[in-house]
Amino acid sequence: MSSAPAGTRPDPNDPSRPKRGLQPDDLAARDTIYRPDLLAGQVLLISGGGSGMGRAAATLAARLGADVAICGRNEEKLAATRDHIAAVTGRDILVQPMSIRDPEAVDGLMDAVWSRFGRIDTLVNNAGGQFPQDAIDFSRKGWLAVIDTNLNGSWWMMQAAATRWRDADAPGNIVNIVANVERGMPQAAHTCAARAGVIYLSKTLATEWAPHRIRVNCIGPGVIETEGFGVYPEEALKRFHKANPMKSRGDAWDVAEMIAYLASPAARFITGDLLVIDGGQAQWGVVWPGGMPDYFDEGGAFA
Ligand SMILES: CCCCCCCCCCC/C=C/C(=O)SCCNC(=O)CCNC(=O)[C@H](O)C(C)(C)COP(=O)(O)OP(=O)(O)OC[C@H]1O[C@@H](n2cnc3c(N)ncnc32)[C@H](O)[C@@H]1OP(=O)(O)O
Ligand SMILES: NC(=O)C1=CN([C@@H]2O[C@H](COP(=O)(O)OP(=O)(O)OC[C@H]3O[C@@H](n4cnc5c(N)ncnc54)[C@H](OP(=O)(O)O)[C@@H]3O)[C@@H](O)[C@H]2O)C=CC1
Repeated sequence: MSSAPAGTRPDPNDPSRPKRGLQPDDLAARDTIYRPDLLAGQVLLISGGGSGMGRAAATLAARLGADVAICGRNEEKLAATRDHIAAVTGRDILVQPMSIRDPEAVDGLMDAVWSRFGRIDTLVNNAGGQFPQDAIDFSRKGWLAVIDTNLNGSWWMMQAAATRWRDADAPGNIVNIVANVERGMPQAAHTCAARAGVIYLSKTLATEWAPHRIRVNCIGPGVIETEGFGVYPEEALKRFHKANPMKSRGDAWDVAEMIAYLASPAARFITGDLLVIDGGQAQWGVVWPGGMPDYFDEGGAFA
């Protein structure tokens, strides 16, 4: 396969493409290893909670007794998640349509959560994304969109949460969802740069903010099947399981349970860390989300 041609954009909403990822009913039915009141009395704010891993984390947190707030740009997706969680758990979660790229909207979100629940225990910076493209073809607007979302957006959220924790003399906990960046990310260099920034920002803040009793950790997911896969070409998706030696894909529940762990008292002594959940991808290697260029795929070994 040749590398992803510039300007080819799969339509994530194309109804002829397969539906991917866990659906709300799956999230209601999945077993969890945790006791039902693990997060009772806690408040979790989860960005990108209207789909994929964010929705799974929000549903699990509500099932474990937490008060939950979610945000995202698409009001419809947020409302559907709110209604489903209410039907499954009886809990009325807060939803706030906004973009994490807008620092004033981030302040508004934080104020809304504090005003409704009186505290935030864990901020989950899950909102984000990118598109597959050879770096040489990135438009300026495309580069800026990915950096602004994943790096700046995550930072606005962290700073806004931390200042409120400091001012209230309250402890805090941040979980940043990043990606597998150790070997670089061909065809996703923009997100690789942004996520690497978030990982090292987090390690730095974990030290700077330890006196404020704020912990900061990252989760690095490998290939986790969600509706977010719609930004990748069908041909490339057929090979995604080959990104790890387990030859499989994780699902949003795998990540949701790791988020619940980091929100729980069991993680009270963990900070500045990157927890990887990737079926061994980080030490395995080959990842070409747009399709491996012929130059590398001699003999079609990866086809
Ligand atoms: C051996 C083989 C192994 C294979 C293994 C593969 C392993 C793969 C690992 C997969 C890891 C998966 C990671 C995931 O994250 S899954 C998905 C998560 N969800 C998403 O990414 C969806 C959310 N994404 C977005 O919303 C956007 O991408 C974005 C972050 C950019 C949002 O910004 P904005 O809303 O501003 O974006 P726009 O749509 O308005 O676009 C802005 C400009 O960006 C450029 N652009 C956007 N899309 C594309 C594209 N598909 N191709 C090229 N350029 C793009 C463009 O300049 C946009 O401006 P214009 O629209 O004016 O042109
Ligand atoms: N699935 C995977 O294999 C991997 C995913 N990741 C990362 O994990 C996170 C979750 O992805 P996943 O669940 O798979 O995919 P989704 O596309 O389902 O989730 C991304 C979420 O981010 C929200 N979002 C995007 N931009 C903004 C913004 N500017 N402001 C607020 N919300 C925003 C979207 O909501 P809305 O559209 O309503 O704005 C959406 O709910 C993302 O950061 C993703 O890049 C990392 C590695 C692997």
